[in-house]
Amino acid sequence: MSKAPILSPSSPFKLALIQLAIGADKSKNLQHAKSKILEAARHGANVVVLPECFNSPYGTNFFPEYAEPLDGGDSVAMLSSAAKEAGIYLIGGSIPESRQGKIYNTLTAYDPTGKLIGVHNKVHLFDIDVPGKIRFKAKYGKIGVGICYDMRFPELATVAARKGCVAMIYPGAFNMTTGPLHWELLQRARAVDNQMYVAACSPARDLEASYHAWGHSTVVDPTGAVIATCEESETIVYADVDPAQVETIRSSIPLYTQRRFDIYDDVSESVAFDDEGNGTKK
Ligand SMILES: NC(=O)CC(=O)C(=O)O
Repeated sequence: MSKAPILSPSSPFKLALIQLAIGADKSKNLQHAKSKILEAARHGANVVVLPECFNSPYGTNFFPEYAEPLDGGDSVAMLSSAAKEAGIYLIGGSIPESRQGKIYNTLTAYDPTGKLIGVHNKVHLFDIDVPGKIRFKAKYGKIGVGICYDMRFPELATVAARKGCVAMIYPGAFNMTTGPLHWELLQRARAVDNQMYVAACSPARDLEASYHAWGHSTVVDPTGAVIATCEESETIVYADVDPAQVETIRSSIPLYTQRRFDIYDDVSESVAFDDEGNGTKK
């Protein structure tokens, strides 16, 4: 049987998901994001989240034009100064990052002094596969992050939960097909499986853009209940996050002490299946 993860010292906090309206003008996107971060802080938010690709229209075809390096880039400079000015932890959505001739979909996180404390490259993205760090430690506890499609792969959230994270936060941009089908369901699934808070922050929907984001930025509690959500327009979604709820649900339904790794197959090993469906470990 496995041991329960040791939750790091943590305290309640107010989470704000900024469902940002994003246009084609990068510098306007940066200014607008900063004003919304400051607005969320004025409303008492301690941890603020921006959506995936908050500085550019959504789509890999836009990446070459909007990409910038993390070191010395305008977006990182804005995010760092906004976190400092607002005095909040900031999960800065994601930006197209240029690095050594390649482009990554990259999330950066900052502490209230503006220091960069976490970087995550979207893991599950067609031809890009760069495992990044998926956790950072805030004074409110450990928080795990992923980007959009990463939400569909339960292992990231499970590993984060097992390492003591109280929340998993995903900047993301589902669309009008997959949004109604899976956006909320996946968040509730990750929350109930891992007994942790899960939040996903989308861009606002822009029907003039080539990609129509689903919106519906949402926060789910460790029981799997939706505690804050919205429709598709620009807005800020606020939720009170209490890490004690994570401990309460994990003590009431003690999945963490009842796991039977001694009888499960090792899921980290890959298995090849033949035509009859018989699996062989590789
Ligand atoms: N946009 C994504 O990365 C993923 C998505 O829309 C989905 O999984 O659905």
